[in-house]
Amino acid sequence: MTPSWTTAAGRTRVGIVGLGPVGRAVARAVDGSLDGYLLTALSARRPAPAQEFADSLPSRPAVLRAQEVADACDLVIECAPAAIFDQIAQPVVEQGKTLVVLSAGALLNSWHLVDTARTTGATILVPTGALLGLDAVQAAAEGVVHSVRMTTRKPLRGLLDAPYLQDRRHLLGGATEPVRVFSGTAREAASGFPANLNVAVALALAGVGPDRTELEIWADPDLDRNTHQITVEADSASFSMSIANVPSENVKTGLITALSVVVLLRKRTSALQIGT
Ligand SMILES: NC(=O)C1=CN([C@@H]2O[C@H](COP(=O)(O)OP(=O)(O)OC[C@H]3O[C@@H](n4cnc5c(N)ncnc54)[C@H](OP(=O)(O)O)[C@@H]3O)[C@@H](O)[C@H]2O)C=CC1
Ligand SMILES: O=C([O-])CC(=O)C(=O)O
Repeated sequence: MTPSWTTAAGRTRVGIVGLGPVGRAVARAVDGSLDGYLLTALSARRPAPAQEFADSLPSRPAVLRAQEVADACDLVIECAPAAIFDQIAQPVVEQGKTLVVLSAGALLNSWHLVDTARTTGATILVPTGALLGLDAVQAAAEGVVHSVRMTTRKPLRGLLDAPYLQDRRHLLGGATEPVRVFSGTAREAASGFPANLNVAVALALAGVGPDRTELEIWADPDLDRNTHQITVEADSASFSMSIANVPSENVKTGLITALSVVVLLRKRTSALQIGT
């Protein structure tokens, strides 16, 4: 079969690695309604379900291995576990292409890729994802920011697989009330909660960095949504904002995450662009 990426004709060829709720929702949106893009390649851990999904889409993207997607595409959206971030990201950045990063925590551990991007001309985009207000945080960071604090509250089941909690199960116990399970920086949270706290790293990158962004994580048995409350004190403004995310099929991931990526893609090709 002729690979579909040979027929791009001026459109940005999009590859998506990871076909969980984020990858699938973004794939459907790119496939159906985003002018200027051609869904070209998909990748998942299990090729058979990935192929079945690819065959259900009118653009019939190829199913490739994660590290092959960069060769076939101009823009690659990483929606996969943090553990395989480098496999996906490195070839994209080395080839001077565009990388959209959902595993923002993993980017912190592979920061050399940002330096590589400066030399290859690659672009690394971190969407607002499951969060809000990164435009205001970035604007404030043009001036002096005194503090950025985030409190995340999650249902117990959204935290149970976090490495930080593996030998701290006693914190959760048979909790019937909210329990604070972590207090520290966004950098510390990124390694302790690689699949749960990408939002804290996105906030840190928008504002005062991973070592000055302070974070508390609470496990709340009564919650059914991931909620994030952010407070910023800066010389230009003080503000606080919060979001309560409706979970996707993956309880750890809010539905709004994929929509944020769709907006990012749409904005790149729009004549009228709203927000910074
Ligand atoms: N920045 C943000 O605001 C947010 C970021 N996230 C992050 O976004 C990412 C996607 O979230 P979500 O859709 O819920 O993730 P899921 O965990 O539901 O899905 C992960 C996908 O990655 C695939 N995968 C695993 N290993 C490989 C591999 N070696 N090669 C290719 N694909 C692989 C899996 O394949 P298979 O289906 O075959 O198992 C699966 O399709 C996660 O890293 C999550 O932490 C999530 C929410 C918010
Ligand atoms: O940060 C993450 O990876 C996920 C998250 O908190 C959310 O979806 O609200």
